[in-house]
Amino acid sequence: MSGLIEHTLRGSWTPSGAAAAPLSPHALRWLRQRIGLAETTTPAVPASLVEAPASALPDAARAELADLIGEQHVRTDAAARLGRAGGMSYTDLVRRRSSAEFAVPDAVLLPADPELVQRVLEVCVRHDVAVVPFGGGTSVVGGVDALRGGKTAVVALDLARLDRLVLLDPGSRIAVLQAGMRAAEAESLLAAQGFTLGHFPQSFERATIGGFAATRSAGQASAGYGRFEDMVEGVRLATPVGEWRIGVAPASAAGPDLRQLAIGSEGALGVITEVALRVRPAPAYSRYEAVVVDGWQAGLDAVRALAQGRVLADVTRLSDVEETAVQFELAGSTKARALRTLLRASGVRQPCLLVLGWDAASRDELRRRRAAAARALRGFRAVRLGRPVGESWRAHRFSGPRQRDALLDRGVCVETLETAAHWSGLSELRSAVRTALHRSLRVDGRAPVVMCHVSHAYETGASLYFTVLAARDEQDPIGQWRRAKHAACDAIAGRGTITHHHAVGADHLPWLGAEIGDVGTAVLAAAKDAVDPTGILNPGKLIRPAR
Ligand SMILES: Cc1cc2nc3c(=O)[nH]c(=O)nc-3n(C[C@H](O)[C@H](O)[C@H](O)COP(=O)(O)OP(=O)(O)OC[C@H]3O[C@@H](n4cnc5c(N)ncnc54)[C@H](O)[C@@H]3O)c2cc1C
Repeated sequence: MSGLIEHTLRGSWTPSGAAAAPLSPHALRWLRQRIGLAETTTPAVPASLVEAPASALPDAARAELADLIGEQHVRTDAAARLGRAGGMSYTDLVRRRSSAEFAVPDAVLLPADPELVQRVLEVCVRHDVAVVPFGGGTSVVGGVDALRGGKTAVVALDLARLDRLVLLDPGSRIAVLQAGMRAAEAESLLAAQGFTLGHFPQSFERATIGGFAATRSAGQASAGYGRFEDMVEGVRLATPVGEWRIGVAPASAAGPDLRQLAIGSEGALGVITEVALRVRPAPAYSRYEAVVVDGWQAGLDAVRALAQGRVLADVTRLSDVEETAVQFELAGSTKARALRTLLRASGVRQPCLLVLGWDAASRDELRRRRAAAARALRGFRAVRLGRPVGESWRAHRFSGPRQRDALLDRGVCVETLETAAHWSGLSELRSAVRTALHRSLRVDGRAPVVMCHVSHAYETGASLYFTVLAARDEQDPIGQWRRAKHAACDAIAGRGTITHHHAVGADHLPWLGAEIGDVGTAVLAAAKDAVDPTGILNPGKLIRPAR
């Protein structure tokens, strides 16, 4: 067992081996200049000072659950419950730093295998207890909020003890992993056998296999390895009406692909206990490099050329002018000066950074793929920055989240949101979201920093990922972000998808209906009714109860 994930209440990103990181003096200076910084720090309140409400789990339910999974795995202590009260969105982090009310589960359940998960659900149905499946707790859309949905009590069903590699079939290149295994651990177990999953979201150090499947996650190397759903061969779920196993062959014409109903079901249609995943041989060679393209539209055209020419690098990531400028600034003043001089000399006025990363089995494959990408980029006058910038991006690819606490300490509103659209609508979508965020996040005349990048590209379109840094409205920090998020979602609706990889959760639910229509909404509600007739599974997320 990997050890229970300690969801420290006050630290936002401190799993073992990945400590919270401070801001450099250079970054602090830059932030002060751009958005203004609180002069004094507002450190997090110690967990010991936060009170959890009394547990409402009925005694009879608690006793049955304790019989089933062991007394020590039915946790009703404040630390365990507060630690699973919400995910890792900005509002989650702010709520935990203030006296604002937030929903706390009545208990945390830690069953050790799929059969026990199934039996736990049966007990919860009998006692009318809502169940929130809990993986790494990295949801940024309210996916693990302990919403009760009118039930007697609500429990967080933490999958942390389901952390085994069940089976590796090297011939078929399939690994069966239990749902609570964290991505970093899965990668190291697979690496020991010469394989990789190739799924590297920024939440890699903390998120779990079950969480990825439940949210249709997309990793940074999605252009090469696919999104998480592209890797799923089969799924095993516990549901209130019985166990559900899906997927017996790589492809099938036996009706609609029900795997796709389980993937992205966000804990509302069942608890994923095992996932069979396609794995790939671990790469023998990999190389990351960067180029700069002049202007956002030229950058988009370049990525489209790579995608439609089917020569995308495994990691293909295009930053807009604002994000590029910030990345250069934060690299340090000497490097920033050198880069600016190089780009001016090359005639680039609106630098947009394009990071390209390849994994390959041989030097020859690496050479061929790089050459094919270079051919597709001909005509875009891309200025090569070479390996140091690409490798530096790779070295820091998971480190951003560790700085969120330091930013919050200094009064910064820091959050991300994402969407996707077809190529023809991408620029309009970006402008609409930027305008919405700029208007809603201006504080005392201070403009926010709104950055955007493309990190997942397809032949027909791409994702857009926005990062904002703004001065925090100290009177109403949660309301400030809610209004901005609302404005951004309104701008997205009708132009793109409400979420490309963060999932729906509670936060995107108001916009889902417009995207999937009344019929789509009814199909989801009917599926829920079939597997969860009393509605105990993750109420308030993804699916509205049927009327
Ligand atoms: C800093 C940061 C960076 C991120 N970067 C990325 C990124 O690059 N790409 C990306 O795709 N996402 C990203 N995310 C979002 C998040 O990490 C993903 O949604 C991830 O898939 C969630 O995994 P988890 O194990 O933490 O799930 P949780 O947060 O625990 O749960 C997410 C949802 O899935 C449900 N769930 C969890 N486990 C199960 C299960 N076994 N069975 C049924 N339902 C379950 C939960 O109830 C909840 O609704 C990021 C989040 C953060 C905080």
